[in-house]
Amino acid sequence: MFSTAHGDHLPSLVDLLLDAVFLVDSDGRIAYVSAACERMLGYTPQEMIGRELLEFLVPEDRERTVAEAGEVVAGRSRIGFENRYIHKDGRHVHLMWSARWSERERLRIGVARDVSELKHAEAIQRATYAISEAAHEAEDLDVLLREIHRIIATLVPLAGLALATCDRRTGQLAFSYQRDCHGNPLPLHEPVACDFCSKVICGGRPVYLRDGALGALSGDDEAWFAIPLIAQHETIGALVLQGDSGKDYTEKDRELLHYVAEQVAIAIDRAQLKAELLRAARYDELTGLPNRRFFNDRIKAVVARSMRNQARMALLYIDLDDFKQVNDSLGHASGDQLLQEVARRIQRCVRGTDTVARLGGDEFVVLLDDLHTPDDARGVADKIREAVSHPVDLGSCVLRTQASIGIAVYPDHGQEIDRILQYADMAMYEDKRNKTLQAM
Ligand SMILES: Nc1nc2c(ncn2[C@@H]2O[C@H](COP(=O)(O)OP(=O)(O)OP(=O)(O)O)[C@@H](O)[C@H]2O)c(=O)[nH]1
Repeated sequence: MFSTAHGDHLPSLVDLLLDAVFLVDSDGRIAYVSAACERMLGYTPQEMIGRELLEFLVPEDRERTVAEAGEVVAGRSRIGFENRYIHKDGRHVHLMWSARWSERERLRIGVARDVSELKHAEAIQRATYAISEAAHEAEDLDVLLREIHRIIATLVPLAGLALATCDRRTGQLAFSYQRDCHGNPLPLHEPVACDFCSKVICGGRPVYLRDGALGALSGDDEAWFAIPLIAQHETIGALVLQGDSGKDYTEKDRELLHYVAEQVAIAIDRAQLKAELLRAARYDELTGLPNRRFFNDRIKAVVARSMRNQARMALLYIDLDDFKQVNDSLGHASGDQLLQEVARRIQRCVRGTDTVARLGGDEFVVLLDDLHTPDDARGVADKIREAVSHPVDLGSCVLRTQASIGIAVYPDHGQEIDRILQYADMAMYEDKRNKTLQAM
């Protein structure tokens, strides 16, 4: 088989090769394999010789490997065919072949190179690209995490994935994603999981937990790995991975997981910033009520609905009396406190479906949807007047204030938005003027 002038030395030279040399007979049985097979597949030549090569193959790759062997046996030398074998320890090994048929020996001669590292590097490159694309495109975090879950499950052992994020204002941790490998909810023992994530977040370093305590239904041999999510130098949460029992993530797996965590942190940061911007554009910072811009959208929707349903709606225009004096005598901070308290009181006087907004300064508006009679609006206005007139405890002093309120009812006082607003505004000034006249 290896007959040359230095024939006796050739097998031992072949055993020095990093690639493995296989000789396979016409029945597909291994007639010879060089020592490199043990490094590649974990089996000694003695364990492989006499067995069918296909036995060692990943089942999904058998059909095309048989077809490829047919090409070689037909006399066509081949270079570059790739397939996967099962290592003695169970992992898959990617091999690349160059092969030809020896008619004289009636053997297939194949040289196999282990390209698993290369394949893994390619897979990671594809995954990192797919992850960064998903992080830029995903509309919401749940969609992004499902996609990331799918991508990384093909690369690292992953039974489940969870995401814990901190509320920026309260600092409270919440699990915004938790799924097993089938997409079902991951049964996490939340108090223990929160405690574990808090430690990871405070420490700013990845942590392994080899303990079943995290999963409510899990066994004791589970391994959990959590990585802090850092965006703009701030830890905003943790990514928690449920690994394979007893197996640590390799250095390469960890590199990938760190990259994933970075991308998730960027995506969360971007989503939170978007939500904050949206909030700032629509809500008043001082009172948390919808602002003028949001109110303009709401009144359009409410008037359109009332028109469609031939229903009544009312707009209440509210302005505090002599509010300027509060600022001037007690300072701006006390003025702010008063405005916040008034906002809360007005809200308590209306239904959850009604809209209370702050237009600016000491001006508030209320939209009352689906009214039966114009008197209903007057009833709510009286309730608000009464609520606002109660003393307000500012800590350093107790204040009394009053509200002037103008009412405009659709369709009774106008059918267009501008007209309704104008009517309510004029009615509010009328109310204020009457009070001033009464006081004189
Ligand atoms: N503290 C505080 N004051 C504000 C804010 N926005 C506007 N103001 C002040 O609110 C006051 C509103 O003044 P006016 O509309 O003249 O109110 P008024 O003193 O209640 O007078 P009348 O409406 O005629 O009763 C002004 O002094 C503004 O500077 C705010 O966010 N906080």
